[in-house]
Amino acid sequence: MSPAPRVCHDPAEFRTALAERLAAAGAGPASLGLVPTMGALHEGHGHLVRRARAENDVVAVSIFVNPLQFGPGEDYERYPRTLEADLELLARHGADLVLAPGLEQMYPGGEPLVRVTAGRLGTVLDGASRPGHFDGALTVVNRLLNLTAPRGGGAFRAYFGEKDAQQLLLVRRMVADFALPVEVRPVPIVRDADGLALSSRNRYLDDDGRRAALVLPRTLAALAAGEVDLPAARARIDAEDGVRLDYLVVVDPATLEPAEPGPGTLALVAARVGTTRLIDNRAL
Ligand SMILES: Nc1ncnc2c1ncn2[C@@H]1O[C@H](COP(=O)(O)OP(=O)(O)OP(=O)(O)O)[C@@H](O)[C@H]1O
Ligand SMILES: CC(C)(CO)[C@@H](O)C(=O)[O-]
Ligand code: BAL
Repeated sequence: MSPAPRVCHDPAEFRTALAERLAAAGAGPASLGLVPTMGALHEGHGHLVRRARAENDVVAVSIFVNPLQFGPGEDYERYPRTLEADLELLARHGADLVLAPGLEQMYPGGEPLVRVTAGRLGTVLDGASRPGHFDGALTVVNRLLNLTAPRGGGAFRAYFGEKDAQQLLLVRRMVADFALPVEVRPVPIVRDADGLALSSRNRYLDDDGRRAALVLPRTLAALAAGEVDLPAARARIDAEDGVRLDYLVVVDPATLEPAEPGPGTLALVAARVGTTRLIDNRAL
């Protein structure tokens, strides 16, 4: 196990610690890999950290439950906050630094007045079900990238999971549209042995919910194998006890426009299992 990562709650303290680590990393400008998270970490996050570890001199992880991306009635208050266990996982996967700001440390002037607008891609699919979600997520990602960017000229890479495919697409667009000096690196979905995509919100599920949720990866697999068409796939999810389908679509991954299922397309699903909203996706 690597040593425990250094934890900073204050972004200014984090920047000082980061500059020291980068300077100590060796000759020439050192590279930084950043993994933004909301905590309640699992092995999916672990994979992002390992990728960052393999590709960079210094690895930083941010842990912040961002109120801007939660809608009224969503789970902001009850979102799991498990810093101690998170730090153990991060030590196992070799993170160097953790930025874990409180609300005031992240937004010292109160909630930001000027925000990122995700545009058309932010109003479909998850954006339609969670209005304002992607504006809030991009606003905090933009802020995190600016707070953590290495100043010494070394490479800066940020790691995002393909589980949140729409978020990944939008982060890529923001980085391109704002010419942000960071390279976005996608990481494939990590699944449990039974196929369920790892997610912090899986811990809300009871045993029945956990079993019912398997209809999502299984239906995506059946769709990818051509065993069912889209209407039959939707019906299969709808028929599962305790599961309420939000959407199941096949899209062009670059535009999120509906597409005929086939090579190069992506199937995206969102559903409520009891009160827990889960998402998943699979390339066809
Ligand atoms: N199973 C997974 N495989 C790959 N990446 C993942 C997985 N789960 C989360 N990530 C990625 O980790 C990063 C942080 O995500 P987050 O902290 O929201 O975790 P989460 O498990 O997706 O939580 P939630 O249940 O709230 O959606 C995101 O880039 C997300 O895509
Ligand atoms: C990217 C992110 C950390 C921004 O709050 C969050 O949306 C997440 O965990 O995917
Ligand atoms: N994993 C994306 C963050 C969210 O659901 O708010």
